[in-house]
Amino acid sequence: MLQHRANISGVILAGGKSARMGTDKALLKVGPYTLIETIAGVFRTLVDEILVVTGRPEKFARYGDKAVRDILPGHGPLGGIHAGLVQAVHSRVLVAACDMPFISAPLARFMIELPGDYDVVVPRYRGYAEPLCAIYGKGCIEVIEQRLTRGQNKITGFYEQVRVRYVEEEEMFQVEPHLERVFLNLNTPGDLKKARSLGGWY
Ligand SMILES: Nc1nc2c(ncn2[C@@H]2O[C@H](COP(=O)(O)OP(=O)(O)OP(=O)(O)O)[C@@H](O)[C@H]2O)c(=O)[nH]1
Repeated sequence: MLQHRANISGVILAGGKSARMGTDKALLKVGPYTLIETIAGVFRTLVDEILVVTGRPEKFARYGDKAVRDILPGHGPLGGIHAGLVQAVHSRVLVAACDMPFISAPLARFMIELPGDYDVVVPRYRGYAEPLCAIYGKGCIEVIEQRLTRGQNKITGFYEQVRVRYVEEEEMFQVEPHLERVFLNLNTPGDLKKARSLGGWY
């Protein structure tokens, strides 16, 4: 069945060091697929184009339509979001970290289809923004660039300068009952063990 895909690009961030995990997180398996395969599989149903933003494009090219490098390297995930936004075909990008095994297609679709004109659409769960599972518009590029060049790498740091739509828990629960694991990201071997014990992935 052909699924509706919006005019939006997908950006998978895979340029981290995985130092705490001790091995490349994107290629770890939780369930039958590696993390990057899982995220790319979900993105395929939602977006027109998938960019993997990584320091090693040759290793990751096959997981997306394109693998691209950070334009301003050494700034962490915000540098990856910036590179994805600049190099995406579409004016909006759906961003996910490569270490989120339970990313939710229904929630992402809900965010994509929200009416209104925003620069950022970001879930807020248990009082905190989830900036690595969010939508960013090209209108953010300039302000991100300014911050990165000043060494201000905190992702949510630029939110007060743009139009942000927070997606609240009560809205999210309507489309995704398993919020407690949707935003789980894996940093350590202990996190990996926990995720594997949860099971129930797609
Ligand atoms: N493109 C890009 N992605 C990054 C960069 N740093 C982190 N990421 C990605 O952002 C997400 C969150 O990264 P973290 O877990 O905070 O950092 P990490 O470097 O992967 O892991 P640690 O080395 O253990 O801190 C992951 O998907 C990373 O691959 C970067 O400099 N560039």
